[in-house]
Amino acid sequence: MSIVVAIDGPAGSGKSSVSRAAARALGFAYLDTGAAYRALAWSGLDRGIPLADPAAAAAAFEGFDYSIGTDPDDTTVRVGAVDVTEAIREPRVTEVVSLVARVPEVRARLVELFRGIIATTTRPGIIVEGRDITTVVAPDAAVRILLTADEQVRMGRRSAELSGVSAETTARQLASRDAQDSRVVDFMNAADGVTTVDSTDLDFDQTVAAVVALVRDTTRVETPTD
Ligand SMILES: Nc1ncnc2c1ncn2[C@@H]1O[C@H](COP(=O)(O)OP(=O)(O)O)[C@@H](O)[C@H]1O
Ligand SMILES: Nc1ccn([C@@H]2O[C@H](COP(=O)(O)OP(=O)(O)O)[C@@H](O)[C@H]2O)c(=O)n1
Repeated sequence: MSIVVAIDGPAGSGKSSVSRAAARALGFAYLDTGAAYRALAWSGLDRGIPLADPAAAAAAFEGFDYSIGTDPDDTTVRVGAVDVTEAIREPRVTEVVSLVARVPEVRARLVELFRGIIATTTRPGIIVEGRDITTVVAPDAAVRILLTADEQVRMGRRSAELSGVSAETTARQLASRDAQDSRVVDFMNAADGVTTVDSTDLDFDQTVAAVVALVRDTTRVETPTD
């Protein structure tokens, strides 16, 4: 059985980048669960499915042939044969992804898919990040972390990544997406047994080091750099 590290948090808290770097340092696999919600939204847009209709969004799962790499150095996302790794980050997808994520049937199917990926990991551990990993997908994970940062800081980091979009627009969209997502699952408060890592005053390397230290201290795992 591989060690499971579950990380949740709001948009722009550093889940993807920190989890990927921590997985590299530990020799673990890495699973970005948000990519699946994004890919389903992308696929719905591609097929002209009206995603605002929950029944239509649930039906979008039919014919959704999804795959993602769990090597932290190759997280290629595919729908069928199409590489959508870049396309799922486009603002048009970000705008509608919460419509897909709010549908219970969609969440149930994706939770099963994530559990299947976790169960077949061949590395000593896997870091899984998203919104409901510590609470729903892997509540029994050996290490459970809520990664947070003040909203202003998160907005600033996300806006630095996106060229061609104003800081105000990025901030508004991020706040609105967190508000919509919060109605479905609570990722702003740590559940019982979940350790909060607040990166507001930490730089990127310090945040990665804090996560790696938590994994090492909790699991006593021997890692490549030991
Ligand atoms: N502690 C940190 N200090 C500075 N920048 C950070 C820190 N953590 C993450 N970042 C940067 O913030 C941006 C958003 O991080 P990302 O991993 O995409 O967040 P999330 O997956 O939670 O939305 C990225 O550009 C990332 O490099
Ligand atoms: N475990 C998860 C992961 C993502 N999501 C949904 O997927 C969307 C995209 O997730 P993401 O992790 O790529 O978003 P960012 O925080 O990286 O922008 C979120 O806005 C949620 O609607 C979810 O509902 N549950």
